[in-house]
Amino acid sequence: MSDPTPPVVLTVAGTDSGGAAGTAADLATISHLGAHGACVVTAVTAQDTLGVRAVHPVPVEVVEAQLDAVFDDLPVAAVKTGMLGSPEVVALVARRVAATGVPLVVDPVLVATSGAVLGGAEVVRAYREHLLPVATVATPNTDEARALLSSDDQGQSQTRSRGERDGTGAHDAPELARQLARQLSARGVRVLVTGGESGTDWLALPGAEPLALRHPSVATRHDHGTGCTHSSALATHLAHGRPLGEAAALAAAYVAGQLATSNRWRLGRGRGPVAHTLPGHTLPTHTQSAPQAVTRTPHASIDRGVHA
Ligand SMILES: Nc1ncnc2c1ncn2[C@@H]1O[C@H](COP(=O)(O)OP(=O)(O)O)[C@@H](O)[C@H]1O
Ligand SMILES: Cc1ncc(COP(=O)(O)O)c(N)n1
Repeated sequence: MSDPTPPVVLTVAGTDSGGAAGTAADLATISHLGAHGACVVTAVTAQDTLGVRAVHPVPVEVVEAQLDAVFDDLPVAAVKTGMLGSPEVVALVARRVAATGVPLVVDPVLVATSGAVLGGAEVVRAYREHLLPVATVATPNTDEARALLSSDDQGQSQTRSRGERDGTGAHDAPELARQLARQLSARGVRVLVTGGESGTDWLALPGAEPLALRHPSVATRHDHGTGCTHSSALATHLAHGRPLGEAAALAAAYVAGQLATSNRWRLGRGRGPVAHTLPGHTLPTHTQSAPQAVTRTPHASIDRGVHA
């Protein structure tokens, strides 16, 4: 009989008291996708569906003690990072995770869906210097990608809440994400620039053209925590041994399917949480905007096969 022990996925992230983003999203996703979630907390946030009220950073020594506790005892198969909050924590996590050699998914959390800044200019610099170079893949949205590319380190001030993003209109969003993916990969970053409701993410590896990863788009206000959910799903599929391209396609399909489920919820006065553990939906086309229940089989496509 095969070993029933699940792989261990470690999330290094902040908490969300509303249970939508951060460690809440990560642990629910990891467990739903068949792994055991370990959890290193970097910050406590007072947060709801409307916004972030307060942030309490965890001291770097306590973050390190949590990393020690996990790595000393558990056979971690993949790591994902979310909100890290300070340059010291970014550098620490880069050093410790790189030493293990396990797959590392970096979600460079700089701004919340609500628009709150969760990482300043020094955090952006630390990502560039320490964490991006050792990431198996980084998963910025377009705002975060712009901040990471910005030479004046004012990138985080360019970020806007989801409703205000880009100003390019929905039709330009995939092209913007493609260009950002290409620019980051030209700097040596293995990157998946997520396109939000545009329905297209771009996977770009250094030396190769970006690849479009298309999935159904769901028109919803229940999208708080999509980035956390997506990067946790990606890390979990990597922990199960799937190649990067396949893991990315499965992660995107999972998020779209779960968004179609939570789209029917009415939780909170702002942007509600993604459904993490309830059965999700498969959406039959790549362009539809309303949820239709069908099956739980993932459904997303990559323009060309990626076996990275
Ligand atoms: N409305 C949506 N419909 C379908 N997929 C979505 C939607 N919003 C986000 N996603 C997907 O969720 C994942 C996380 O992306 P994104 O929302 O851009 O991250 P973030 O929360 O960091 O802004 C990506 O695969 C993205 O394409
Ligand atoms: C603790 C924590 N981590 C990450 C996010 C980003 O998630 P979102 O972009 O959906 O607001 C957040 N709001 N809070």
